[in-house]
Amino acid sequence: MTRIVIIGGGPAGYEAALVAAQHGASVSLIDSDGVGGACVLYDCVPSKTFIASTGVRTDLRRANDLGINLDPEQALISLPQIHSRVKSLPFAQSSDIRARLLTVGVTLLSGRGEIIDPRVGLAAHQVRAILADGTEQILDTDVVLIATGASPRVLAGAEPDGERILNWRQLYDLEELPTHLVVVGSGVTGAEFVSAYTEMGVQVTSVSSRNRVLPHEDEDAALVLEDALAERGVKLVKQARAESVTRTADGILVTLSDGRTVEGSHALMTVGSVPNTDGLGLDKVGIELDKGGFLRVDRVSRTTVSGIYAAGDCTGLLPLASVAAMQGRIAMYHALGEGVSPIKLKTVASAVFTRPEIATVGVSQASIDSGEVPARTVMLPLNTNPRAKMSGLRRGFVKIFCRPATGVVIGGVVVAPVASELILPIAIAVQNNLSVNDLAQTFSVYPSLSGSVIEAARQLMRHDDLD
Ligand SMILES: Cc1cc2nc3c(=O)[nH]c(=O)nc-3n(C[C@H](O)[C@H](O)[C@H](O)COP(=O)(O)OP(=O)(O)OC[C@H]3O[C@@H](n4cnc5c(N)ncnc54)[C@H](O)[C@@H]3O)c2cc1C
Ligand SMILES: NC(=O)c1ccc[n+]([C@@H]2O[C@H](COP(=O)([O-])OP(=O)(O)OC[C@H]3O[C@@H](n4cnc5c(N)ncnc54)[C@H](O)[C@@H]3O)[C@@H](O)[C@H]2O)c1
Repeated sequence: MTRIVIIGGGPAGYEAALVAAQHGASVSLIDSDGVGGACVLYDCVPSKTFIASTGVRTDLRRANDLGINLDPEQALISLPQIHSRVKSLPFAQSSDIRARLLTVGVTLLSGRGEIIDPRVGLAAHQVRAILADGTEQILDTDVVLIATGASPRVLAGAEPDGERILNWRQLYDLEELPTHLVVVGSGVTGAEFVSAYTEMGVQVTSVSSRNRVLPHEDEDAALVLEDALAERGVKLVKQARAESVTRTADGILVTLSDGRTVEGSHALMTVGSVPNTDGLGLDKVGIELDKGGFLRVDRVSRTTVSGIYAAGDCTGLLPLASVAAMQGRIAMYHALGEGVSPIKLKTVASAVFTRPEIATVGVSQASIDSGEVPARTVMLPLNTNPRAKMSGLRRGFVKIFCRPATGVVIGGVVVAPVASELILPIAIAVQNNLSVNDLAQTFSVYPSLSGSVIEAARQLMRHDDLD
């Protein structure tokens, strides 16, 4: 029986543990924070739970347009109740995962893991688990999977104090909503919190080091979001690199590298994450980290050392829960000698949970515009969609990209209130090499927002016919 030790219990670690145990391996999983990892306990699940509450306010705001006269300011926000939901739901999810792991026979160890091989080049490995109760266990193993995730990056001169200068994990300890939140960093994390706190009626300023929010996302989508945020009173400070964040008598002061300053009641630091790759004993096996501190792996999650795999945010491949989980599973299939396909990032679907949401899959518009990927494209505004009109939706669009000759769908973007759900038909097409003709021949419900996905495909198909 193959012995496997997994260090880290986030999506990369726990999904790997589930498949390895189901394939007959003897699996031990060591986690320092709790099963589910940072994803379930501090990052993804809490933020999406908070955003679910803010969505009720979004609906209230829209109600007036549909003839239901409600003043969102009259709807009282119970912050303690919202925060208690945000804190309890992750624990419930963590215990569900724990129960599943125990059912399939995974041994769970609560503590920190590190590799302690006596020398480099051994076929089998040794891991020490320093347990929460102060004791330790030495585990002999054939395979190690490192899945230790990442932690919020701390900007020197802007260290979070948990009171006024916060990272995203400290937000839910606030007793009152900030009066003026300054969000430093406008990547996905920053954009989601800017949008969420704006929906809660908080005055928000976004400090962005680039010339737009979401610099890595589709530009048209980012511009729609900027427009929506500006309409709700968000102040966007662009080309602005924060040098320091300090406390003032009644708030915070952000000083930018060009000398400008931004004041607010609270600052939220969303300037990225750093991989948790210190103290893992990597020197004992001769693994070197890259300059970002990431563990480099190949497409089947192998490090440079036989029997040692890595998956998830500690590898820096693509920091998404879905990718972490897939990398973890692939590592286990490979280690256990099962047939496995290398991970394909060109089929990954992801979403930014702002209002509106932005979802993408496959190749990007930027790679098409630069000439790197030949494609035919269509962009269909949602305001032509009957269901969108009925719901009073003004913003959003569907984009589909397909191969010029065959019409095979290679990517797409959806900007809509539920873009995270609407992206699925495009993702299925990309994953299965379906063509725009296949999509166009699919019945969608009338009226529905997904009808725009089919209509966009139909427009590309017509284009195809004209060629
Ligand atoms: C605010 C925010 C929101 C996000 N929202 C989404 C989203 O909506 N959708 C999405 O797909 N992704 C989202 N992500 C990204 C997602 O959370 C990560 O990609 C995911 O957590 C990566 O999983 P992982 O298993 O690699 O690591 P993690 O979830 O970080 O888990 C790693 C675990 O290993 C533990 N650990 C570290 N070192 C050791 C050690 N030596 N011994 C034992 N245990 C150790 C850590 O404490 C942690 O519990 C979000 C990220 C952030 C920051
Ligand atoms: N919905 C989701 O799926 C979701 C949500 C959040 C995060 N994530 C994942 O996590 C990844 C990381 O996202 P992130 O937003 O946490 O980090 P990021 O690194 O993508 O963004 C951080 C931003 O902060 C900026 N920045 C850095 N230093 C700064 C400074 N001094 N002043 C001003 N700006 C500064 C950077 O230029 C960057 O644009 C994403 O790519 C995504 O894969 C996913």
